[in-house]
This record gives sequence, C-alpha cells and structure tokens, in this order.
Amino acid sequence: MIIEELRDHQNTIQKVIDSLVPDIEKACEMMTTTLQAGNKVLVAGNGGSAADAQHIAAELSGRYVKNRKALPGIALTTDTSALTAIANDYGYDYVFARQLEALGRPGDLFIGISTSGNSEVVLRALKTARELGCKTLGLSGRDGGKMNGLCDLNIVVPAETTARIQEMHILIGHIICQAVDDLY
Ligand SMILES: O=C(CO)[C@@H](O)[C@H](O)[C@H](O)[C@H](O)COP(=O)(O)O
Ligand SMILES: [Zn+2]
Repeated sequence: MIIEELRDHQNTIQKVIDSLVPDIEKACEMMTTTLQAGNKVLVAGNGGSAADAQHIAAELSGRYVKNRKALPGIALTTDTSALTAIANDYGYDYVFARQLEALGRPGDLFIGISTSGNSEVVLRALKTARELGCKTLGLSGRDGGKMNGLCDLNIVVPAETTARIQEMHILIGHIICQAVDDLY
C-alpha cells in the first residue's frame, strides 16, 4: 500500500510536469503582479484545503525561504467568530463570500481551493470576488468542476483523489511563493 501511494503521488507529479507548467507560470505572475501593485491575497478552502489556504497565506505574512518584507496574505478560514456568526446568521455557503465582501478590494487576488471544483462556499466566494473586481485563481482537480467558469485561471490538477490533488496544490503553492521570494 505504501509503495502504491508513493507511486500514485509520483505519477501525479509527472502529469503536472507534463501539462501544468504554463498555468503555474501564469499563477506566479498573478501573485507577483498583485503584490507588486500593493494589493493583497485572500485564500480559502475546506478541510485539508483550509489548511492549505492558511499555509499559503502564512508564507506571505511570515516568510517562505527568504528574509524579505512581510506581505499581505489572509486566509478566510481562521476567524472562528466570523465563521460561526456568518454560518449561523446567513448559512455556511456564505462564510467566505461575506468575509471577502468585507475585506476584498479591486486588484486583490482571491485564491479558491476545492479538489472537486464544486464546493458551494468556494464557488460563492469566487462570484463575490469577481463582483468586487478581485482577480480569481482556482486550485482544483478532477475536471475542474464549476470553478472552470468562475476563475480567471483555474489550475486543474489531473488526478481523481482528493489526497493526491491536495498534495499537488501545496506543491504549486510553494512554487508560487518561490516566485514571490524571487522578486525581493
Ligand atoms: O483533507 C481532506 C481529505 O484529504 C478533507 O478534509 C477534505 O478537504 C474535505 O473533505 C473537503 O470538504 C473536500 O472539499 P473539496 O476539496 O471538494 O472542496
Ligand atoms: Zn487530507
């Protein structure tokens, strides 16, 4: 089983190398132009993807590798008071969209993460981000789901299982953070 899982991961990385390098390059560009213009990055997802959202945001406000200046990265998954109040008063589907409405400004970048591409709460946030004039980057998998129609760029990891897709998401997130470090 262990070797099988490792091989599956290895095959998925090979597919990413074969098909996603141009998209990853575009995502690096979206992130670097956003930050260079003085705008911020907001990130959200569910479950393991919430952890990925926090991980990516923290690489910006803290650091990735280099000791460069602090950069504005915010995960919409961390404020339990906002999450519970919005879920309680408006419904779970609005927890990211409502926070985006409060924090998102034109020129900001919203990164929505969903392995299925069909998480309602992420889809709503992408719609709101667009209405606000934010740029939208999707990290998804399988066939990209409904995120295909809602993102300026939807990076669709060519895999079927959530675990493998998530493993590629954080790898791609790290590559994007390396592109940010390279600016400074
Ligand atoms: O981390 C894992 C599985 O590896 C889970 O917590 C997973 O993120 C959750 O089931 C999510 O709710 C899946 O949602 P999505 O990726 O389809 O939007
Ligand atoms: Zn997981």
